[in-house]
Amino acid sequence: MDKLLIRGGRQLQGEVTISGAKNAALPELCAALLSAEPVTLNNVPRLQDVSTTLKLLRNMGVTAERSESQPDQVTLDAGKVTKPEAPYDLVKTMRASILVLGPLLARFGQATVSLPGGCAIGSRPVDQHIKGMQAMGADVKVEHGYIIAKATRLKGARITTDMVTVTGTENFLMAAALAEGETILENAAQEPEIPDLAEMLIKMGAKIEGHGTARIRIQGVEKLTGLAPAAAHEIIPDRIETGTFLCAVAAAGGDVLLKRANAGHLGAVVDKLREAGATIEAGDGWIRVKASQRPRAVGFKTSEYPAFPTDMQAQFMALNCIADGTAKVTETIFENRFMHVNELVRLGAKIEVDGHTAYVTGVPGLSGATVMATDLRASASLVIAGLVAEGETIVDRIYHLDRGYDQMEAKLRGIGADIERTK
Ligand SMILES: CC(=O)N[C@H]1[C@@H](OP(=O)(O)OP(=O)(O)OC[C@H]2O[C@@H](n3ccc(=O)[nH]c3=O)[C@H](O)[C@@H]2O)O[C@H](CO)[C@@H](O)[C@@H]1O
Ligand SMILES: C=C(OP(=O)(O)O)C(=O)O
Repeated sequence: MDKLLIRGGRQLQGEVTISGAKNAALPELCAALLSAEPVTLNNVPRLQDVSTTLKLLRNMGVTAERSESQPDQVTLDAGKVTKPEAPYDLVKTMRASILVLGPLLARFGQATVSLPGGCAIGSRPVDQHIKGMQAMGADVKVEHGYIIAKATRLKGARITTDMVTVTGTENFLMAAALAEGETILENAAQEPEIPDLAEMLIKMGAKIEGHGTARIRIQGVEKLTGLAPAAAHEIIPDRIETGTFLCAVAAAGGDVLLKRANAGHLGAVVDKLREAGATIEAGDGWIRVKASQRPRAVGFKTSEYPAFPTDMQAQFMALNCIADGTAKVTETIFENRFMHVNELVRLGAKIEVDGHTAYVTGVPGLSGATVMATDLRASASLVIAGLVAEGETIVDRIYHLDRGYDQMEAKLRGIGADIERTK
């Protein structure tokens, strides 16, 4: 099993190019199922969840190829889907596989999708996805671990979810694009990945208004067209990868330019990093971060966009571990997203957890040790802690990290980190 070996204590200097957003790429790859014509996406990140999604789509009969001359370009052709199914073996490692439900049901009138497997950060039910499809007229039952859904043609509906759900909103958007009549999504998620998906669907002929707000209106159309390479949809930069590098520099010190990054999607994180003492400048497509002194501890509470993202909680906590002062960190989205705490403590951090709140008292330095990654962003927080810890840190089980980061260790090496992959 791959591990990362990090020798901490080096400042980070230079330039990093941010990849396309995992959480935009996954629904957008699934959106190719909505058209019988080829769909091309640009800025597709090279990470495990994308490979798993391509495998899942190919298993249904979709052809999916990365361009040889432009490796961040993927063209998918869902003209001959033979099996509108997502089997357990292919979905167990990736919860986002639920994103095939809406498109399959909308275009083929049937979908058999394994319930996603359990997840370290919380139970993550998909009841809202199912209720939404039922509201659109689908007959849905859950049997033997599978969601089995059928509909002659989905019908537009008003869907108000019990909570804000990102992939739920994406599934409804894709389903409603081909439904008969109008769908109104109330309490819709506003994360930047939602308007990005909506823009892609609009380029394919969908009629959508209000994306990026809590109320989205979709007028269903008979069919969607493809996207030729010349009209390819460009996936937005990964705001969580961006935030992870910003935290790494704020913790380790240094001066790094992030290229192909969008500071506009990271307002809450940038504000907190400035409070912590980092200098951050940003322009069109770039962010520069400088840090030269011990950070100040900064508290925060995760919440839906545009508030502080849960997917940045662990990485910012790693920064607080070496900061001056005590920070109160509250997680409101997932019930079990403090799995990194015990591992950070193994590196010398002082953290006390009380329910959904962690109190992090900064220490002047961490000391390297072997630690285990428990989920994707927990892994990233351990890497950040390893970059500042004295001596060697080994991060085990980095398959979690590979699920959602595009060549993280190579990018960190490129800005001066002493980090390597070992067996
Ligand atoms: C692929 C992708 O985009 N993943 C992101 C997406 O996950 P995901 O879309 O799975 O997260 P949701 O926004 O749906 O979850 C928010 C909360 O609602 C609950 N819930 C959700 C749906 C449902 O049917 N029933 C239910 O109870 C969840 O358990 C959670 O407590 O948004 C999360 C919250 O920003 C991010 O951490 C993930 O990185
Ligand atoms: C939790 C995450 O992803 P997923 O929803 O795919 O598990 C994440 O990206 O941090």
